[in-house]
Amino acid sequence: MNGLLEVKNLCVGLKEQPSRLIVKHVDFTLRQGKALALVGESGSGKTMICKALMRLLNRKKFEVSGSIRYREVGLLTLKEKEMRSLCGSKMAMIVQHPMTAFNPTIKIGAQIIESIRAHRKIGKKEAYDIGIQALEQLNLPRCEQLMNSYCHTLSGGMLQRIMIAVALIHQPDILIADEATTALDVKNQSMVLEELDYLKKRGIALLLITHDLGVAAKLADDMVVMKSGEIIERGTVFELFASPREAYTKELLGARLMKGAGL
Ligand SMILES: Nc1ncnc2c1ncn2[C@@H]1O[C@H](COP(=O)(O)OP(=O)(O)OP(=O)(O)O)[C@@H](O)[C@H]1O
Ligand code: NI
Repeated sequence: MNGLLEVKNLCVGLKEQPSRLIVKHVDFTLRQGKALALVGESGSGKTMICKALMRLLNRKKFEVSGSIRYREVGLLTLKEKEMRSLCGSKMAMIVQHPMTAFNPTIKIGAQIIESIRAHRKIGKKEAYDIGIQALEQLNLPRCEQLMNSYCHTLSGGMLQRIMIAVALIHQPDILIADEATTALDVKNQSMVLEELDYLKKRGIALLLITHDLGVAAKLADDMVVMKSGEIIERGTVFELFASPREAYTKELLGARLMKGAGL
């Protein structure tokens, strides 16, 4: 089966230092209804990969090469306008610090309306109603009040769930979650995990970046282990938890986590 998103030989380097690659010849495929976990120590290049996929790296500073194909469309050569319309609609990303995704000086509702209208030619009232609906779908409380709030008055968990609601408005078929549960307390973490699991069941392809191997074990089907910008091991989550080959993977997994994941 062909994947929704196929990444081949992806490299990211600094223009100033072409000899040192940050992401080195990375290959993976995202498939419908499946989650791929990207794990590895801090600085191993996970966020760089996400940013390269969403074209968030400054092209003056970074050199991105290889191929990223979404439904047979090459994204690295896609025009800026087409890429903008794809990102935020069919390909969405949620990040660790939702606070950074919102503008502190504008009410949440106005930002949601703006993001909806960036992809659909509709009036403000209609966009507002879609926004409310999106928040309600995630079972968020008092949605009208939320629309009327500024982000600094809301908790991290609430903002994270609002960000997911916004990411889902255009019914993406790929969702990239970069440490999306790391900053949350246990209750919000489990709510977000349930939401991600539900999306997977509805057919979304999930790229899950996480330090938490318990999260990977719960949600992911396949796992890729990164070290210093390279993929050093890959397999199904079951294979990697049951019989990791590389010492580094074994170290990441650790005896305690293996037990905690129930595998
Ligand atoms: N703005 C930048 N300029 C130059 N190099 C950078 C920049 N941002 C990141 N890097 C380099 O890219 C490497 C990979 O960073 P990246 O943020 O992708 O790591 P990560 O795996 O996401 O780590 P973490 O788990 O801490 O989020 C870093 O080690 C750093 O050397
Ligand atoms: Ni990161």
